[in-house]
Amino acid sequence: MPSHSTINKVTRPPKQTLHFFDMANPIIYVPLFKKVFPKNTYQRAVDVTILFLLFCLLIFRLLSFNNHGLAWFLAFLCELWFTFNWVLIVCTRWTPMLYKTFPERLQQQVPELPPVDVFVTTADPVLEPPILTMNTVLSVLAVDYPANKVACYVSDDGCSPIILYSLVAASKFAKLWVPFCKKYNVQVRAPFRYFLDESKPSISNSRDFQKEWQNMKEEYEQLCRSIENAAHQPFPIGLTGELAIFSNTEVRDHSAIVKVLWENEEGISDGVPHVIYISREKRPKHPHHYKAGAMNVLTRVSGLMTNVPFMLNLDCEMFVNNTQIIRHAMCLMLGSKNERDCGFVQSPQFFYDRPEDLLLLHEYVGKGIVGIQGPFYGGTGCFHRRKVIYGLWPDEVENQGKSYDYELLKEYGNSKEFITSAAHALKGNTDYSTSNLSKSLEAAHQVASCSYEYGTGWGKKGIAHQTLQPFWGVPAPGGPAMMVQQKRWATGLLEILFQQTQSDNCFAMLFFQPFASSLTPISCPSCHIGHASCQFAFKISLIGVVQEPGIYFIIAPFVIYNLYTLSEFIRTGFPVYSWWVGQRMARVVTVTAWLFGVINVILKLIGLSEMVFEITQKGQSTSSDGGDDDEDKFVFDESPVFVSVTTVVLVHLTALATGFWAHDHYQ
Ligand SMILES: O=c1ccn([C@@H]2O[C@H](COP(=O)(O)OP(=O)(O)O[C@H]3O[C@H](CO)[C@@H](O)[C@H](O)[C@H]3O)[C@@H](O)[C@H]2O)c(=O)[nH]1
Ligand SMILES: [Mn+2]
Repeated sequence: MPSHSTINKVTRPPKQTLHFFDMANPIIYVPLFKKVFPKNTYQRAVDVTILFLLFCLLIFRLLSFNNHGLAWFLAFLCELWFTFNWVLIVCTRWTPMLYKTFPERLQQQVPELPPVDVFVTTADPVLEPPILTMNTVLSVLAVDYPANKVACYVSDDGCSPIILYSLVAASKFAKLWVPFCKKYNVQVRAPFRYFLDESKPSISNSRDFQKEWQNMKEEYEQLCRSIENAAHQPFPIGLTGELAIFSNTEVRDHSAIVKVLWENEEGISDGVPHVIYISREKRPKHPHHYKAGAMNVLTRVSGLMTNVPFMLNLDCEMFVNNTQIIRHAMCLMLGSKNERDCGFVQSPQFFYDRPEDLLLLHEYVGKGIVGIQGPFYGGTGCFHRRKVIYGLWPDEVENQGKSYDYELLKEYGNSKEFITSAAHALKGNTDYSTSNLSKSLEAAHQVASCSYEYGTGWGKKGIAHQTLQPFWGVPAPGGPAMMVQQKRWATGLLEILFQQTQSDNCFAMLFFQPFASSLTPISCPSCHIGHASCQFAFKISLIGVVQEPGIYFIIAPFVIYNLYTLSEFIRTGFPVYSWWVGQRMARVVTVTAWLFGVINVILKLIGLSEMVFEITQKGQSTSSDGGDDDEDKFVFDESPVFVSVTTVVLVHLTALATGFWAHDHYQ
């Protein structure tokens, strides 16, 4: 197999021109991707108009200070902050960009596709139903890429026998599922999704297909049942055979478990990729760093076993929705002029039952951010270069073949095997074709131990991982669960903002999350709350100011903004109702979850609290009958997260009421 560096030499087009004809090797080189800049004149005009009106409002406030005093001044401060936020948004949205990839050209230009290690993380078999994780795993195993170029590593932070049991069963099912998907070119390769859809064969389908489809459906239902039954088994009584290893484990107190569940030993390209189960060591006194800790262990274990140049990380509920995804990512990774131009490839994250949630975010600021500095790092659905994760600086990335000082490599920890593998990866060596997974099991246990990172560079000197945290995810099922998720996102963004100064501190600085998005969690709640309390404390309600001409500077941006977002929703094909829901959710989320996120970060900064990763509960959506309708409803309950939003609503109502009252009195 040619080494990765050779692939690059052969296939990389010369720097000046992208089209040329090599006489010795007559392949026509065409770019593997192109940048597309969607036109946004209309959007720019609207954005600038709103900005202009906001400035007018500020000037109006300034000019009429004398008549109104302190209340006016506070309102002015809130609006100033709001305008600042809007300036950031306008800048972010100014030049949107998209990458268009050409996977069909890949085969021709890169005859030997590079291998990819895929990581799936799960942490709690109750909040994250095992069948959901298995669907993600199956969608990875069946991905449209040579099976000998893919390995699937599942990290189980819940140390749960049911996950291992399910994984064994799913690997068996994969031997039927993968060939079926490839034979009939199935589009959605997560079986629960496939069997939900209109995949039901019709008369026009071949007899063979009809039979195999029925058979496959039964096999899948059998898999679901066996996982379901296993979940109801009274562990640890049922801990026999493979599962005996769990008889002495507790979720937060156990030694490392690494098991190769399936090895594609002969390297068959249309077989089933490797499946490896990992549950890293945990001890009550050792901090485990949540998902980031799991990702570090995955990185090291895969470094020992397969050590391939690219890695893809997925949350347990992020199944592969586009079977060509690895090819798309490789177009960007291999098609860039320099390796340093592309350290990671992030696919946008959508939820299948509520696509509008994130699709809009993607439409709204996502593309703009791509245009400024490359995409957001989303924490899932992201392809990485292994050597970048190992802390290689952009300037060093091109240093193929450089040898590394053994002493320097000590910051990778004290596993000799791992240091050797890291040196290989950093050099761009690619002898991964002859992998024998089981032979590295002992070393794998060592690097999965909880004390391995002590005194090393892991998590510090640019060696992996971040604390923050198209694939389709299972959305959090509304209500409080979604608030937990939103709070964590807000916290994560803010943490990055505060980390950016510590330049050699991990990921954030490599992928420079934009300032604008980091600030949103602060600015939105403060604006809403600030305005509401001004209205209340000083009884300036809308009614009170109606006589003033300045009121138009408040009403106009509000109306324009809402009409514009509404038209965007309609243009993108969403119903008007979803716009209404979206607008309401935006208010609720900003004054609840984001506010709590901000408080969280402040408490952490002043050292009063530790950051905890609260896992989002995943919707079940596994039955073909569509599930419970109530699951879609957003539930307000007694949880403290809703106190702030309720307060703001009451303050607003009171302000309005007193406003009316005062108005009546002046008549
Ligand atoms: O101790 C832990 C905690 C979590 N996880 C895994 O981390 C992933 C993300 O957690 P989840 O609760 O699903 O968070 P989401 O809100 O869905 O995640 C979004 O936000 C996170 C950051 O807040 C990112 O890491 C995720 O990739 C992104 O999808 C899941 O696979 C978990 O199993 C672990 O492996 N170990
Ligand atoms: Mn998730």
